[in-house]
Amino acid sequence: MHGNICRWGILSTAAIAKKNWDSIRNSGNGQVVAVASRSAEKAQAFIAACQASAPVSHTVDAVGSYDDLLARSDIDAVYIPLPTGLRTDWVVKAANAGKHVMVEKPCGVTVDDVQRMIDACNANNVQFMDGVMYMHSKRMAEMRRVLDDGSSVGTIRRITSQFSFCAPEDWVQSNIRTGSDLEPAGCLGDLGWYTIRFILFAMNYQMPTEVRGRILHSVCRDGSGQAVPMEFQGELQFEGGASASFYNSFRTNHQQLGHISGDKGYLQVNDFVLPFLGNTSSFEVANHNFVEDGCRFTMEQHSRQVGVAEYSNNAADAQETQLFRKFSELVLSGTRDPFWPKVSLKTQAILDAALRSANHEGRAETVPMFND
Ligand SMILES: NC(=O)C1=CN([C@@H]2O[C@H](COP(=O)(O)OP(=O)(O)OC[C@H]3O[C@@H](n4cnc5c(N)ncnc54)[C@H](OP(=O)(O)O)[C@@H]3O)[C@@H](O)[C@H]2O)C=CC1
Ligand SMILES: O=C1CO[C@H](CO)[C@@H](O)[C@@H]1O
Repeated sequence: MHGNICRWGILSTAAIAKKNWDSIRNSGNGQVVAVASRSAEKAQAFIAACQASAPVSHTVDAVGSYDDLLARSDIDAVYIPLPTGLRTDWVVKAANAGKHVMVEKPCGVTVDDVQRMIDACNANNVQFMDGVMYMHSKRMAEMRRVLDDGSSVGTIRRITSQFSFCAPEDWVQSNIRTGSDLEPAGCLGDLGWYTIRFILFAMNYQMPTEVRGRILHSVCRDGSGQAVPMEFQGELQFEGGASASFYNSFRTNHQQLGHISGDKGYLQVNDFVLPFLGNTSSFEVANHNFVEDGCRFTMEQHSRQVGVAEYSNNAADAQETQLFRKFSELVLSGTRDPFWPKVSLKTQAILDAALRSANHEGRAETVPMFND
């Protein structure tokens, strides 16, 4: 720590790290000190591109290896957006080097990977958190309030979450997300992480009793040892009767739907991962009513929009900026928040179970309850 600034290092020149360079810049309590790449020239080019787009006044060092960055004493926290297949060892190394770790999603290939990462973080008393930006939006707190008020949605019976985009063929043939060594869970890892997390959020982090999955379409592209899911559906069952479904696809155009229905009404959000551009993040709450009056059968529409003031695109109050601000606050405060590692473990356990099920003709799988 340097005064009240958390000093960040970034491991790799991943595309997403450009956005998060800006998130850290706007967080007010963090500063990127160094960027490491497998090539120093690449790190230098990355820094130059970020400086051109979102300049910072201090010097940012280009480092020619991830190990060299972890060895530095002037870095408190590392952001690790390496491909999932490579991530575990680097998270463990980072924790053992005493760095707090912000890791990208899907956190690991399996829940054992995530447990290894968390064990290393706990052993070194450093914070672990995944990079799910929407968890840090003010809209989530507002949705929680609505879900808990007893009358807007009432008792939850069904949750649906869908996240997809339609990838062009050259992307399918080259992106890390379709390579089994780098991102073995394909669209389930890349997009399913979010849809599963949304369901967990809706259920107040209760674990399902049963998980089923099905790969609807997969691709084994050149350079990928195995096929990866390109389109996936999952189904979750909860104690008490609530159920949920999720759908992820690299073949279906942009959608980021979250729908939570209960005995009183429903909540729907159409941009739950990456809010639409603008200065308000919103969702719909509906309590429609059916009235029968003689020969007239009327379906009355009753719905309202609930919005929170929050600008998108890395603004000071954007969810991605809040993510880094929150993490830096934890680092600077010296306290650890056990919620974050736990919610990553839960998400990964459901993801693993869905994939296991899909690989066994959709049989029902169970997951650990993580009650402690
Ligand atoms: N939270 C969020 O909103 C987002 C999260 N993500 C997640 O972040 C991760 C990275 O995604 P993205 O930014 O698209 O990734 P990129 O493909 O752009 O970058 C991955 C980086 O990993 C490094 N790397 C190390 N070894 C390899 C290897 N063998 N093959 C390829 N790259 C390697 C490279 O950096 P170098 O060459 O410099 O060492 C490369 O730049 C993914 O897991 C993704 O799911 C992505 C986007 C948004
Ligand atoms: O995490 C992410 C945010 O959403 C993108 C899709 O729009 C993903 O591909 C990416 O990995």
